Amino acid sequence: MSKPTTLYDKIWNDHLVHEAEDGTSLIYIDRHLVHEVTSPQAFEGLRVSGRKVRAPEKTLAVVDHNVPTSDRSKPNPDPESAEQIAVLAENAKHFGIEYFNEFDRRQGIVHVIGPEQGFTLPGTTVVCGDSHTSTHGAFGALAHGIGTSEVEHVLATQTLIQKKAKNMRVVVDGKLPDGVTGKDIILSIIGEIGTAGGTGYVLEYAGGAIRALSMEGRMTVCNMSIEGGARAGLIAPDQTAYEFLKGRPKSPKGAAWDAAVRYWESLRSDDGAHFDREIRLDAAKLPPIVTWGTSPEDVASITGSVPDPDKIADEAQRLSKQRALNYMGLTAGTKITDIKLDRVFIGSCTNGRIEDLRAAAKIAAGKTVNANVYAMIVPGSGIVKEQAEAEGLDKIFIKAGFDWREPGCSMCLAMNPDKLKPEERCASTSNRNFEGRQGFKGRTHLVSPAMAAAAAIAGHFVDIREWH
Ligand SMILES: CC(C)[C@H](C(=O)O)[C@@H](O)C(=O)O
Ligand code: SF4
Repeated sequence: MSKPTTLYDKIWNDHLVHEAEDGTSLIYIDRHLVHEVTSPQAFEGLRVSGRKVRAPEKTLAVVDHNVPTSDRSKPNPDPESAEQIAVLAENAKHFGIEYFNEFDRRQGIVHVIGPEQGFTLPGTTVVCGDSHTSTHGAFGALAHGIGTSEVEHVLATQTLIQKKAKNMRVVVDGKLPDGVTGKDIILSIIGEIGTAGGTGYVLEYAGGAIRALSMEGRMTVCNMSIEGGARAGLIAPDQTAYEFLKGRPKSPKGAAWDAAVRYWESLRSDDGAHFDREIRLDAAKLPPIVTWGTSPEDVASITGSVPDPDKIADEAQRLSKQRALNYMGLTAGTKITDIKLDRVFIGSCTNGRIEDLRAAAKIAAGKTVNANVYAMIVPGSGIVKEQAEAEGLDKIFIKAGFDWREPGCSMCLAMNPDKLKPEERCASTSNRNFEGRQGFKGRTHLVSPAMAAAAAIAGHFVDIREWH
């Protein structure tokens, strides 16, 4: 019998084109997603060297970061954004790449539309000039975020230069309590291993609590692998993944589907496969999580308080956490439930999918957004928006006083007009809480969609396990 291998090893081996003696390898890329922020120089490079896109049919472009989330029939208020959007449209046309523009009903955040279209498939290698490409690993795809020069390399050759990463398994067993979600799982993991804990590793999430997650929940977990420093995150595909993908526009059909499923069934880590590191978590013990600082590792339980950085022994660490507290305008010892909000953002490639909107709507139904809060809901894609509207979720939100917007990255990173003002405090379902991430001097607390919706209504954080 051959040596037991991990899921990562299998996908890697199936795509390896060449390996040099020092381990530098060339891997074949099956799927390339392109957005407007990291592609202009890559296309320019192709033009300068007179190259074509090697496999346009394996490339899909969409505009997401710069689009306004207000009425798009009006001119874009930001000329720089408008220019970046126009450049992508022109490049897609020139190089013969399929492109979802800002008026296309399929437009949305790149990591939402890939799976939604069945472009992302188990066992494939997926790249995008975007760090949260790890999202696609939820389907058992090896998905790497790449830089602009690599985008050019993939466009030209359909291959990527990589060194093999180490394997880490994250086992999450037990049953998640009601009100605790995939977002709380991944924030807890990052709280545990730190933002550098995954450096040099591809993480495979396993265990009963991961298996029990929907594809949306799994994507949330894999999405934030990168916040834990990892190169990618993976979950072995199973019936849940196949059901999500079946019948999607770009999924295989008929006999090709059956053959694909037979191959996908082989995509799991063998018993006895070697992992360089393994960590374990009991889902039953997890509370809803709220971040208090300026790093995703700064996690607190909803029942907890803002920690006291003065108690940290390591000086660099102490200074950095003191600075975070200062930036966030918080005092050590403040109960998390006493933190008041000015803004709420529900959306992003972490938590802007239909299940996320359903969870938020369930909390918002029949309630009213607090008078001190401006809360916005930004669906992850046009298809998510349509689905939500078909289910009447938009009406629930609008009636409660939420602002119902057009799809895009929006205030996840504030590259469009959706921004926090200095010192505004926001409960956000996104994945990054760095200084200035949602606007200059803006203060971000990362939470799950239900926690964000409840905070919008109460005006402060609340424990949704006690929501009624
Ligand atoms: C703009 C893009 C390069 C960036 C990324 O790579 O992640 C963005 O999506 C983000 O979330 O910060
Ligand atoms: S939603 Fe946020 S994290 Fe995701 S791709 Fe857009 S900017 Fe990056």
